[in-house]
Amino acid sequence: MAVFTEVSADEARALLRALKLGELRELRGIQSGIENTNYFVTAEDMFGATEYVLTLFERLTAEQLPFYLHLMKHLAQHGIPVPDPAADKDGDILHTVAGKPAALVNKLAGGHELAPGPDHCSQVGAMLARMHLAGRDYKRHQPNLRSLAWWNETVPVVLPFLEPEQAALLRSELAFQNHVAGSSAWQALPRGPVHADLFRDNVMFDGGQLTGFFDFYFAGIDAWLFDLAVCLNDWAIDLPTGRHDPERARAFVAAYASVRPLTAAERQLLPAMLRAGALRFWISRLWDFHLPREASLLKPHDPTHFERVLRQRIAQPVTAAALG
Ligand SMILES: Nc1ncnc2c1ncn2[C@@H]1O[C@H](COP(=O)(O)OP(=O)(O)O)[C@@H](O)[C@H]1O
Ligand SMILES: N[C@@H](CCOP(=O)(O)O)C(=O)O
Repeated sequence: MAVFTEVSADEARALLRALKLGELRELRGIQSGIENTNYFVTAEDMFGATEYVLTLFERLTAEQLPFYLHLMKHLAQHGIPVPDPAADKDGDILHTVAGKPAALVNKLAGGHELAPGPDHCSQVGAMLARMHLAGRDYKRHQPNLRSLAWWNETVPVVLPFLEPEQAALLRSELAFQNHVAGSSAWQALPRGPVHADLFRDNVMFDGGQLTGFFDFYFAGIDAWLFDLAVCLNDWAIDLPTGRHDPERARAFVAAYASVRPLTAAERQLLPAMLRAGALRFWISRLWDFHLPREASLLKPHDPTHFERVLRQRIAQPVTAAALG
């Protein structure tokens, strides 16, 4: 379930009124999702009915949220299909509903494509590159909070829960990534706002056409290549085995590069960044699994999946040349 905080019809009506979005027609809790309270809201004004998503943030604070919400607004204003937070008369997009920080955004059409083919990958790849370019003049700054510094902090905390061989792999991969981060190629990587969690379940398709990216709550400033690597590790692998799927990966990268060609540093560091993307989610899944936060709403994902992906990335590096 994903209604952790009940919202009454009166509270929804008051929000719609403050945002001048018309009268409440329907308020329906969204059962999927593991982190926030989400409702579908239907409002009606003189132009007809419109569907929105109301999110009450259960974990992120009112201090952390402006970076994500304003990034979504910035991208929407630059023509990227992402949920656009509705503003009140003062221009505020972060509201309070039932005592929680909240946002109301447009509902993206369609559903997830959980078994993507090359065409889906190519649509996501091209839009990812457009999103990176559109984010170049975004003024707010918040680092990717699940990046190298967090890995260095968190690895010692999860190590005691691992078998010796897993611990050795985690230690050596972390050392490798610290080494990579000191290289001139890494310093030269182009950076900007990245989604950082653009898995299959954070993208919508309708009738085979991409309708949008959502769930920007792990976004931050980081290397664009990191975002690409996180995507390839989900969109272009065989989920049961973690094995690389060359056809989907080529479609993804070719479409990305048709909008924004990769630099020499990015081509050089693609294999290392694919390892970084796998490491990042191995660590976060280990952390959620072994150290569930008190009263946490998170349902832990299987950490061994990303251990498998990491082992594959090390044993069979995927180079930019192999992807065309
Ligand atoms: N803007 C949106 N448009 C359409 N559906 C959405 C939108 N935002 C969320 N959803 C739906 O709500 C579900 C839960 O949202 P999600 O962001 O994954 O929640 P959580 O942060 O709790 O994991 C998604 O799987 C999707 O079906
Ligand atoms: N994509 C991450 C988990 C993040 O959860 P989300 O539901 O907020 O996207 C993973 O698979 O570990």
